[in-house]
Amino acid sequence: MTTLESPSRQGEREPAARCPRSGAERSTSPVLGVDDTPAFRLNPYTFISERARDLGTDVFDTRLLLRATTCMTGPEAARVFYGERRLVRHGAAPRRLLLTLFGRGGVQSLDGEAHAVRKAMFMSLMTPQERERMRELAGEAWRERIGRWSRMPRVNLFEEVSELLCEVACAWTGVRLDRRSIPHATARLRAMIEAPAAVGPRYLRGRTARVQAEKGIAELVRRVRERPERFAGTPLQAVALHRDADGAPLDPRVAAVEVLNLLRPIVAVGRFVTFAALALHANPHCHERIAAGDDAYLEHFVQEVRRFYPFFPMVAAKVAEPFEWNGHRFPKGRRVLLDLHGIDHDSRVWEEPEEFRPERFGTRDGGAFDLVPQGGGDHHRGHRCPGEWLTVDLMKVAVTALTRWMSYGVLPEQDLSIPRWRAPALPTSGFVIDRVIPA
Ligand code: HEM
Repeated sequence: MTTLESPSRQGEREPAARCPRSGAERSTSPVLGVDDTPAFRLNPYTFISERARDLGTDVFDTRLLLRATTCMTGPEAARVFYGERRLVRHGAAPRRLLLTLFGRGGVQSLDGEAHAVRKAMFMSLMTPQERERMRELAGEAWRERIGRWSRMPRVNLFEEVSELLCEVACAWTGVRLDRRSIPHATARLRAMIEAPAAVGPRYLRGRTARVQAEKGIAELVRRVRERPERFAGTPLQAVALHRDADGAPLDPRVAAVEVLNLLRPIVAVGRFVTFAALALHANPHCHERIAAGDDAYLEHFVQEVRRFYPFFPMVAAKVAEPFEWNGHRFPKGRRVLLDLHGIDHDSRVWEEPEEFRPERFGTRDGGAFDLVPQGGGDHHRGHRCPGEWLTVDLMKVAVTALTRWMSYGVLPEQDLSIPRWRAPALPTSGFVIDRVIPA
């Protein structure tokens, strides 16, 4: 596989002022009898960090969704979470996550050799050539949409960019969809993204969307296997022809789960793009600097958007072998949650973490255990997101488009607040713009 350049230049440099809170000083499992799900649902992004701060520790036990759960925060916790073979993923994710966001049998739930072989397939798609192809497709899609938006009185950026990215995702993977099917496909992928933390109709929409999408893509996988030459060189073909650690091809339904593991998160990048637009609006000096052609600052801006805004609150694993860390016992079978959002806002790592300040990336890199909006550790060996490079690339194209390829107004009467009880979060109005003029 072609070597990958790190998207965030993740040097292994030690961050300044790291002082883990000691878990040995106080009891950190005082409330195992109480189910904390209501408190957690109210504030999924800060539940762990706030409770940890109150208890004066980086690790504590609680009960979530009726299951004993150990919560961890801080970069040292990330090192343990990603560094230890004693934590596994099989059986860790709640069922509702498997039925909506992840799908069953996908790379997220694999461990050891089975995971390494499947993950290598994803990593083989993240070459400089594939990244370049993605950037070109995204650039063309943005230019075409900007022309279309200039003829519209108002544009809901989140809605439009989600469709734009769905189009790009299909073109990149080799899933051929005619343009009229894009809104429907986007709605399905969004339903999967928005369902896991939802209750009622939103949750059910996500489940139905997954069942239907897996069925359709499994059929497509069978067609690729009959005529692979028609899909030569595409990620779709790579998944369809992939052989697992046991040498067998994937069950078509599992292959569909993995194709969706490419399509769905590319559409999810639309949330980061919307947050980037919000950040440009809130920080006009950033807009000016990037518009003037400062490409180094563009990179810093994108990294700060990934660090600052709420997306994935946490990731889950399960204890395979009992161990102790920070004076805390991790019994076999225990579900463990790592506080991604809390680590990206940890004041021991990030100076004034609640300030949006792209400049911080001018003097430091995001470490493999400090900047973790898409997981931490090693991309190849662990579960860290293989799409991190593509995410940064797609965001850079989007911010370039928003600052250099178009001008627009931001509708004053709209609700740009970000409800924190909703994961994944989004500005309420979706960011509505008007008076779009191609540059
Ligand atoms: C919207 C931006 C994205 C965010 C916030 C995001 C976040 C994450 C997170 C938090 C994980 C889990 C890390 C862990 O379990 O430790 C993950 C894994 C994964 N992501 Fe992303 N991701 C994004 C974009 C992408 C893209 C663009 C792709 C592919 C095109 C992708 C494909 C995957 C896959 C396949 C995994 C599972 C990896 C494994 O289990 O080994 N993601 N992502």
